[in-house]
Amino acid sequence: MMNYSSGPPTTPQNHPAAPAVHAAALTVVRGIRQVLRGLDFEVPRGQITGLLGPSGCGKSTLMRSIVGTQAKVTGTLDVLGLPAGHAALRSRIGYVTQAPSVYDDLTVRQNLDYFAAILDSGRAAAERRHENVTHAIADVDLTSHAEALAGNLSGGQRSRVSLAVALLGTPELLVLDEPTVGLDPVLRRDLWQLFHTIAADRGATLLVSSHVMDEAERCHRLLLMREGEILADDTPDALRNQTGADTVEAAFLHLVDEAIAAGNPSRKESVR
Ligand SMILES: Nc1ncnc2c1ncn2[C@@H]1O[C@H](COP(=O)(O)OP(=O)(O)OP(=O)(O)O)[C@@H](O)[C@H]1O
Repeated sequence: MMNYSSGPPTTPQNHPAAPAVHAAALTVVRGIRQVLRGLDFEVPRGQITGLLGPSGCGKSTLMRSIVGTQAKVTGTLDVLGLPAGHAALRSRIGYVTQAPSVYDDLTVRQNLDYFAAILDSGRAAAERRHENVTHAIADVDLTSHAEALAGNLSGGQRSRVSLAVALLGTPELLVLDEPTVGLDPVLRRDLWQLFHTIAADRGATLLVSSHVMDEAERCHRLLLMREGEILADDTPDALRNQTGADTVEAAFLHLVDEAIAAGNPSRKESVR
């Protein structure tokens, strides 16, 4: 069939409507172990996708692959239309690791000023940096603590400083590795509300990992992982309907049992 459209050819990857993440036959080896085993999935733009599964199933490894910090990645992994790890992606992705990466001897504002200066350097950008920092601090609801030393903050507040750093530069894709771990239920709820605001107001894509299954209910879509494989890739509603379960946790356990019956693996993980 002839194609009469003008302009440069668009591939599925560089088209603006391309998914935020596209993986095909994605495999990662760590040490002597194959930690990710031929994953095929897509993460749609503008939504919150939860990456859920038991401890050690490969969530952090997948996130590191997406942000381009993981070695020994093979297969296809495109992020925002470019190969994962491409230099042009650095300013387009915000990444928060499991351990909050903040300097205890700096205030909240000084922490953000430091990272803002790395992202957007030079005197000419000083005013823009100041605005971006003030905005990011407000986004995570820490304005009243802006001049407090990070070392004097609670665990939840420190997590929010890390998130504020990731929000600098208004990234299109936010990759958050277990951002609610160790937080009390109120802070967890507030943080999830913030994730939804970020997705709705900015059109940002969020990929959020957790091993707490009740957080799955708060996501638009879910990637359920187990032993380096994707067990399910769907909406929470679809997963519940498909398995006849009341909760995503029950749906996940149902799918694990099905996988065990089909493949008879040697052990069965617990889902916390
Ligand atoms: N440096 C390493 N060398 C070899 N294996 C590793 C290394 N780092 C991690 N692994 C293994 O890779 C697997 C996946 O680890 P990963 O940290 O991605 O899991 P996770 O799902 O994020 O776990 P958690 O929820 O506990 O953070 C684990 O079985 C782990 O033991």
